Amino acid sequence: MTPEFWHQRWQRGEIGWHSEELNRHLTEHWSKLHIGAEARVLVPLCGKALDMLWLAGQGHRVLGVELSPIAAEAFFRDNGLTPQVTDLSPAPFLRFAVDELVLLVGDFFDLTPQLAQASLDSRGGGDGGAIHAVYDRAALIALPPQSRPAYAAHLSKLLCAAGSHQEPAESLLVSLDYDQSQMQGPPFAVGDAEVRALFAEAFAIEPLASFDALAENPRFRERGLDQLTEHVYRLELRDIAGALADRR
Ligand SMILES: C[S@@+](CC[C@H](N)C(=O)[O-])C[C@H]1O[C@@H](n2cnc3c(N)ncnc32)[C@H](O)[C@@H]1O
Repeated sequence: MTPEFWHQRWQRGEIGWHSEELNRHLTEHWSKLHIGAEARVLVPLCGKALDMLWLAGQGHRVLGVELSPIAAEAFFRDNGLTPQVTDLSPAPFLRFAVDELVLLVGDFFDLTPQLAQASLDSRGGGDGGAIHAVYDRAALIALPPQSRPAYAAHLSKLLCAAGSHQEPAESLLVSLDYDQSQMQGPPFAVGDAEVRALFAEAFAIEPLASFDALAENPRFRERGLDQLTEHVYRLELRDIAGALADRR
């Protein structure tokens, strides 16, 4: 998937993944993460997900990262918010911010731990503190197979920057599994074995739930699927110092 692919999807309004409701797995399972209300939460490949508002409502500082400026503008406009917009150049991001909610428009793979932390600072330039948690719904499964190892490594690197504090660094991951021969992604099927292959080195993996999602997604039945399962995981960074050293 090139950036152009996603830009075109937003330009044409082909955003079938977007929901006008909160994600049921987020509201049901978020409390299972061992993080405080003050935790800073990263939402990679965030689109204009309402889930970010819910996370901010829990007291979190929320950092979404999204390629499309159309998505960022729509997110704030649709929710009656007027963001302050800052060009972070030479960093390749535009920062949209309202109070505790920040969206960076740019490529997730260009995000550094330093930029993530600084972006959450209310002035946009200081030390906003480490990222404690990640919410991934339709991010991992939006990426083609060859990009997923880099995505998993990048997530752990961003969370590892939390190494200076002693709190857990965790992620709520909602993955999707189906017979990949029945439909082309995105969304791609990322089954349990692949989740473990991608994350087990850096994270302890706790499966939280599996959910038959086909009935609620008739568009996928129309595209040929006879089975569609959402898997929900809690990932906890194992050894912050060790993981950091591995990546040096
Ligand atoms: C399937 S959508 C999911 C959006 C959101 N997570 C949700 O639940 O509604 C994937 C989103 O990731 C964005 N995206 C794709 N690749 C990206 C990248 N490398 N960096 C930032 N955003 C990206 C796309 O523009 C798209 O909005």
